[in-house]
Amino acid sequence: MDAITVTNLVRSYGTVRAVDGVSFTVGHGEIFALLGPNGAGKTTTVEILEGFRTRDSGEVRVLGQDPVTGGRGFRERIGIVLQSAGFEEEFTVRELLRLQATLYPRRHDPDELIGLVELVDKRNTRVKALSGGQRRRLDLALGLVGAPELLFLDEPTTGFDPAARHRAWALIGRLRDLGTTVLLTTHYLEEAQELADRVAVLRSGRLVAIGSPDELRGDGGAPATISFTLPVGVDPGDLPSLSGEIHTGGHTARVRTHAGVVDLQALTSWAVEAGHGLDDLTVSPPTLEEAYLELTGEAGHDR
Ligand SMILES: Nc1ncnc2c1ncn2[C@@H]1O[C@H](COP(=O)(O)OP(=O)(O)OP(=O)(O)O)[C@@H](O)[C@H]1O
Repeated sequence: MDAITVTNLVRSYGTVRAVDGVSFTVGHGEIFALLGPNGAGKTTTVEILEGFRTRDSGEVRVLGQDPVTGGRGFRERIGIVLQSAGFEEEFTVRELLRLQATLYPRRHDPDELIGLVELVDKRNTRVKALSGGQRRRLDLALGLVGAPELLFLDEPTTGFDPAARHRAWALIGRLRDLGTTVLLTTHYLEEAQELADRVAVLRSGRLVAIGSPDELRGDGGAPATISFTLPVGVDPGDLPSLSGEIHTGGHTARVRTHAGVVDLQALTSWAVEAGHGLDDLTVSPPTLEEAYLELTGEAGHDR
């Protein structure tokens, strides 16, 4: 049985259908990312799965239970890492983790967790004296202390510097080895690409795509990019007509195209006939970010 099963989930607030008939499953041990623009319905969906919000209709099973009626037994099996947990500021890192651990029948060793989130140097520091990034790592350790079978991670690296983000990714990746299922929400496409086995994209309460990051890059309908160095003495206006848009910056030309093979052939035929080389020629598939922007209807907004 899957760790999470959602079937035709609906939740409205007044006239707003925040979640509008969403269905998906998450397998045991999978890292699953929920993506979507602000207001797409991610938080509503996740909070229904956590048992914090009710649904209007649809079926939800989390670790085989309905979160609404799961009760304490259910809560002990899930871990939740909030964006800013309101916890006791006067405790030290170690005290707080040890205290939290007593709430769970199953638990990870607090000292091992302190090592896992790289807070060994800060274990005797009071929570109120931690930096934002250190606090987020403590949040993660607190989410893990009950040895959850399923961990909910809400934007786990928001506010991290790039090095801390990469360390956090390595850490979250290691949860896979513990067999923990992870449901992640994030606005960082690179994060989803790096961590997630599968991603689901929500838009206005509906699921518009689901699959592995690579599947979404391929199926999302986003354009590929052909890039090359403009031959010496050639203006952009001299290039053959192509189905994709041509952008030039400095000596580099980029063609964003939905007809990569056709445009590539037109370009190379033109170059051979005119006796030009096409230095640094590359053809790149869309990134997950480009596929995402296409799927959410946001492509081209800021170009
Ligand atoms: N308690 C509430 N009362 C009324 N409307 C709500 C409430 N919570 C969410 N909404 C509305 O439901 C829709 C979905 O919101 P939700 O918070 O689930 O989106 P989200 O994808 O998590 O957004 P974000 O990325 O900004 O966190 C939005 O239109 C939002 O305004």
